[in-house]
Amino acid sequence: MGCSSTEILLQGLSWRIPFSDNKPTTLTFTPPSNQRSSIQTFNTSLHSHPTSISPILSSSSNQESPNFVADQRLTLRDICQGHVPDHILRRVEEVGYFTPTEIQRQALPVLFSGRDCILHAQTGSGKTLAYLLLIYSSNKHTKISGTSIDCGTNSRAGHAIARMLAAKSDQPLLDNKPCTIMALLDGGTLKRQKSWLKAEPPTIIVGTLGSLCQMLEKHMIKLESMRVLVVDEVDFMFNSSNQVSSLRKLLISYSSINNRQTVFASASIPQHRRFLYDCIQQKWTKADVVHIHANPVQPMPARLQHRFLVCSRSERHSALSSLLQSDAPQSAIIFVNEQSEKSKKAGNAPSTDVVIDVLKNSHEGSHEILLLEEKINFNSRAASFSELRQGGSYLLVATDIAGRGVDLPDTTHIYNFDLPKDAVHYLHRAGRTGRKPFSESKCVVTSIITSEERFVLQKYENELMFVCDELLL
Ligand SMILES: Nc1ncnc2c1ncn2[C@@H]1O[C@H](COP(=O)(O)OP(=O)(O)OP(=O)(O)O)[C@@H](O)[C@H]1O
Repeated sequence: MGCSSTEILLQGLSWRIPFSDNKPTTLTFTPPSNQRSSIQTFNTSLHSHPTSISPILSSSSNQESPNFVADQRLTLRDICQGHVPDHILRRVEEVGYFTPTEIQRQALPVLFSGRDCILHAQTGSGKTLAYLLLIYSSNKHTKISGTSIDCGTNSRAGHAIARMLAAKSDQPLLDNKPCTIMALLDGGTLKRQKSWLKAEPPTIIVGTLGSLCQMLEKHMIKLESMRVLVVDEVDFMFNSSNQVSSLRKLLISYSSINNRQTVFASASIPQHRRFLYDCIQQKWTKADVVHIHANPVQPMPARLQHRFLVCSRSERHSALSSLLQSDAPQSAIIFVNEQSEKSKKAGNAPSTDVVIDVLKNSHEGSHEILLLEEKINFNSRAASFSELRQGGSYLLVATDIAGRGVDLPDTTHIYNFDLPKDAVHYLHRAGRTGRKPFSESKCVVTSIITSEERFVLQKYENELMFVCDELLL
């Protein structure tokens, strides 16, 4: 029953981390010269203050501390060699990942060192691949490949990339062990999962917090068997009142296990110093947890162009149609807000359905028009995503929950049919585009707003440090 060893997934700088247990902590990293002016310095003590580990300009020497050096010229293979099995590295290259992204360059040496980590970096910056490489790295050290469980509220991107890496390499393999990935869903078929767990413990379990807790309660997975626990989109989980107590309970129980590693990932961690402090105080992580904050001064990818169009509420559908006609996007995601309880009670159709109908009746392009549903079966969702990835152009209508974490790198345009409710939601919506890490091409985020909403959007601009230009049709 359960697995003998596990990892959990719930997501060119030179590092020097003088961070020894129970001592004041400074993390030093040397950014590329074009970023130096914006870097700040912090020295903090783990036990007396909320702790932040942040970049300082020059490297300091501290012989007692481990050094994590990630040279900017290193390839992913260079960084992972000796940690990640060769067949996974070959697969990584076959998929087309050669150069590490910023967060991967910074995080991988720290992750491979066994330290708990908070991966804090822009949407689409490659956090998923970073933690998956960690998970695959420990496979070789354990008899059973280890199990990783993604307790993120959204595990789609992690699941897709994990599956891609687990696929058989084209090259002949000597050291290729089969990697199996199990998707755990809320309300999934426990019986089937139980027999699977018994017959062949998976390498990685990707699941929601609810499903993981259920498996643990029923003793179908043992906490001790989880080598790595990754909590992706951690800020969303801590913001959800019905998830937070289960997550706390899980983290506290997990912290008592030896030989385990906890990783949190998110593009947005409001009050991250407070969060870091809580991680240590509440024992959600080990005391020497490392907060890796890539690009702290630019929470959104620079190549996004932000625009807004002002119209009355009744004109929004025609405004959207005109925008789609003039932009002629290759592929786009249109975000609408969740239907309110009041609107449901009044018997109104959800806005998603209304937008879909309008598009189907008025849009003249050759796009496939699809509704991204929240509760769709995990495997059908994975299948439809891989179809979308394989080409063709699409207009996807989504709510915040349904669209969270979606990784469709060909998305060139985002439309906020409704203004998101806060800056964090704006960030996560905008981050569904611009997801080709080394591409220079511009991607566009357009918000359709009423004149009264202009000041709200301005607030998001200030908070997220971007500029939005008015568009006149
Ligand atoms: N080193 C790399 N080289 C090329 N592409 C990469 C690399 N790492 C990741 N990618 C691609 O970049 C895209 C975004 O990666 P990923 O989903 O890991 O980002 P993320 O930081 O987890 O984003 P989010 O916060 O939005 O979930 C994916 O399509 C992934 O395949």
